[in-house]
Formats: sequence, structure tokens, C-alpha cells
Amino acid sequence: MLVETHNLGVHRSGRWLIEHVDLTVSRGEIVTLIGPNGGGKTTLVKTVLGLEAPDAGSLHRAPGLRIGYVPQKFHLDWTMPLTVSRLMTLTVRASRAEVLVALEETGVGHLMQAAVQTLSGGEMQRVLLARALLRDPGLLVLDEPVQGVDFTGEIALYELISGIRRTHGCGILLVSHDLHVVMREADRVICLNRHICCSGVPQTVASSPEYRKLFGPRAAQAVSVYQHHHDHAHALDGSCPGDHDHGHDHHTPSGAVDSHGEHETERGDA
Ligand SMILES: Nc1ncnc2c1ncn2[C@@H]1O[C@H](COP(=O)(O)OP(=O)(O)OP(=O)(O)O)[C@@H](O)[C@H]1O
Repeated sequence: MLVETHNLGVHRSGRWLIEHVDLTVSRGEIVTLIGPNGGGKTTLVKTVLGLEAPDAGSLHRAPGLRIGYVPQKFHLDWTMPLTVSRLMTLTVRASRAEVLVALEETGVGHLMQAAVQTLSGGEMQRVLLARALLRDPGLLVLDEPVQGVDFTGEIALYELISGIRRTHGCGILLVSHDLHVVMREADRVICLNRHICCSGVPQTVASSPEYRKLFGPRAAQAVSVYQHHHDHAHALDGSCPGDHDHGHDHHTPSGAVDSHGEHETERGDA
């Protein structure tokens, strides 16, 4: 077990931001937090990281646990000239070779000397992920890692995250609003609306009344139709190199078949 909370609560400005939260993340596991805006996801993540102090319950981290964190908001002075390689080593000591390995792992090795200001949203997220990997973390905490990324890019990014879990053997705690892809990549989903409304394997959560009440029946339907496995990679620009024959059809929520694999048609309304 990397992290374990029991009955965790955070109280600020006269109210409980989260309460009665039992959470565990184990090595090699992807746990995803979903929930409405203001439901307390970032508060829980910050408490796990030790950035917020709990007011109730208990929190245990494995001794010596190294945590790599990609925050929801990354504060940067955009007027300051900064290359990707410099950003990578602002807070972590690493050789040029180590920086390159991390950037290559997230598919942006070619951007090592680029100015951070010129990066697209998706490139920036990959650089921040590489930066978190530089710490060789036992636990990766990713707060909305696909923000600023188009839908095809989201799938590629989640597949990358899933691959990192396999190659590094780390646990991953991730926050996302993207129910559709989350449900495909997560081992366990926790739906947080100040307290835990429902949790479990994606299929269980998707069919729970609490989840349907929060996100609507179409979200659950979108999950259930996206049960196939991707056997191809998407390039950063969204194109599919090589043959795009998946060997299967893409089913839209309406039941129609989308032979071009346009993922947008499968997306649920969250
Ligand atoms: N230090 C604080 N003091 C008082 N209220 C706070 C504090 N930090 C967060 N909040 C409030 O707590 C609630 C939960 O915020 P949090 O950022 O954890 O939610 P979230 O689930 O991550 O939301 P989102 O999906 O919009 O990112 C919000 O209403 C927020 O305004």
C-alpha cells in the first residue's frame, strides 16, 4: 500500500471540504477521482501530498515514498524565457541524459530545447508528466492531466499514463473529468462529492445510482459502449500512423456503427 486514508476530513472556512474519505492506492494501480466541480478532488489530492493538513481521520504514506505530482494549475512566469530542459531541472537535480530519457518516454524528446511558451497544451502536459517522472516516483499524482488536450490526444495521453504504470510499477492517483476515457483506463474509480458517493471498478461505478444522478444516464451509456481495446497508437498531432484498421467497429451511443473510428461520437455528456 502506497497511501491509505481512513475517515479523512478537511475543514476550512467553517465547512467540511471533504469528509469520511477512505482511500487506498497500491503499487501498480490506477485510482481515478471523479466528481462534480468543487467536490473536493484537488483538496483530497493536496492532502495526500501533504500540502493540506487533515482535520479528521488518518493518512498514512509508505515510508520513503517518492511522489511525482502534476498539478491542476501550473504557475509560470510566462514572460521569463525558459527552455523545456531548464523547466525539467528547476526543482530536481538530473543530468541532461536523464532529462532526455524522461522527455522521450512521454514522446516529447524533440522539444528539449524548445521555449516553454511555445508549447501546445498537450505538449506541455507531456513535459510536466516527464518532469514528474524524473523523481522516479513510487506514486504519481496527476490532477487533470488532459486539460488543454483534444479528445484523440486524451486517449493517447491516458494510454501513455497506463504504460507508465506498467513500466515503472508505480501507483497512480489521477483526477479527471473525462469520464469516458477514465472508465477505460482506471482500475478503480472513486466518485467524490465531499464524501465518497460510490467507488469500485469502472463498470460498478458507472452503473451505480449515485453516479447516474451526478453525471446523467448518457454518461453511463457512453462508458458501456466503449469497451473495446485500442491496438494502435495516435501521434501527437492526432493522426494514426500506419494502418488504421482496428479489427473492430466503433459503436456510437445511439447504436450506430462509426467505421471511421471517430471517438467524439462515443463521448458521453458529463
Ligand atoms: N483553503 C480553502 N479554504 C476554503 N475553501 C476552500 C479552500 N480550498 C478549496 N476550497 C473550496 O473547497 C471546495 C472543493 O474544492 P476542490 O478544488 O478540492 O474541488 P475539485 O473537486 O477539485 O473541483 P474542480 O473539479 O472544479 O477542480 C470548493 O468549493 C473550493 O472553493
